[in-house]
Amino acid sequence: MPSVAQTEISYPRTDFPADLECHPLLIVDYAKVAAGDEKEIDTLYSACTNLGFFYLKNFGFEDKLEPMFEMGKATFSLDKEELMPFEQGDSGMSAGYKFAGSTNVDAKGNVDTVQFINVAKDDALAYPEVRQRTYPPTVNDRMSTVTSFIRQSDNVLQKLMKVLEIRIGLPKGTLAALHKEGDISGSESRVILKSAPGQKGYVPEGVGEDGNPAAAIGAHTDFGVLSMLHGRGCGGLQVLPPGTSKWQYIRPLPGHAVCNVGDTLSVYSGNIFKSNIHRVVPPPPPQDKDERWSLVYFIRPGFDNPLRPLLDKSDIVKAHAEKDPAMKAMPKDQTAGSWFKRRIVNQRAANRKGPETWAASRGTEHTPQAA
Ligand SMILES: O=C(O)CCC(=O)C(=O)O
Ligand SMILES: [Fe+2]
Repeated sequence: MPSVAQTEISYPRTDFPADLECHPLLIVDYAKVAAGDEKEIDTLYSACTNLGFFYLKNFGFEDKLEPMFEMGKATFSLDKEELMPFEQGDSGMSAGYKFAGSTNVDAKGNVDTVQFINVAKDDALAYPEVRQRTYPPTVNDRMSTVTSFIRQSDNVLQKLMKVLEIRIGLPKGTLAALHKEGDISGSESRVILKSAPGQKGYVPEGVGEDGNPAAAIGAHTDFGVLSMLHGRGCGGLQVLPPGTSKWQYIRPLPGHAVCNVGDTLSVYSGNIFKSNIHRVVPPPPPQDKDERWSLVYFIRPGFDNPLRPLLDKSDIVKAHAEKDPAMKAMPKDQTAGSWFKRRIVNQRAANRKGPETWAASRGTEHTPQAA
């Protein structure tokens, strides 16, 4: 599959600096995984059990990305009064519009500098029936574009779940059963814009705890099972490799998505699969003058499913979870929904009481919080 879709970029931008040190990622060829190539599945397994991040190529819907960015552009062009009725709010919902500055990015109380438009999978697939919420007209007018992106992204990530579950001894279909179509879940598409300096919507970063500019999206682990991220060539995504203290850039590669393991896959697997911490910082020069777009699909379990290591389904998971202090400390009564809501509520700047609110928003990067 040629990687044309991402190289034919028509909006003005500069290139990510060729000489900037970046963290290398393994490259997984989706077409080979889908064809059952065990060597390729070994590469995927290795990526998910180490850094938890990898590039994915040949995923087969490269043509669905630009129409999603176009939907984002139309949405972010609306006036604030038109967008705010569709805002996420402060009670733990992710679906909807998120204005720049609505979430905290650190314990100090700095706020993010990006806008999101998130569309829940359950809403898109049921449209015009409303499962979680309604969306701006710019989304409704393009719901077939959104639905097609969600379906194809979901299929790809479901396939990766399928080949990964076998490797950890889970019976076939265990993870799919936690992601049933029609269940209300946190699965969603997201278009992200960090406006360029001087543009409408631009918000400058605050001063971080170390005196450097604060992050545009604060350090976090993702909430769900797997995330699939597409850029338009602009850098700024960084990972903190386990056991190190130096943030490292991920190089944008045309035609390649960046995928990563999230908290719920880490927990279900007894922490065999790693949900690694990452953040977005202002793009490195010369891209600091550009607008930065990204597009993500998150696959997340149905809200009502319990969230704990799947001990009774696999001896491999059981043996691993029993050796892992964070997994042993997992509260027994939490669900995928309670985990998700707790993290979102405590990230919202309006809910901040102090550094303890930031601490309460954390995922598997520290000993997990109670639900
Ligand atoms: O925009 C990016 O590069 C990353 C976004 C991200 O980490 C997220 O939305 O969870
Ligand atoms: Fe993320």
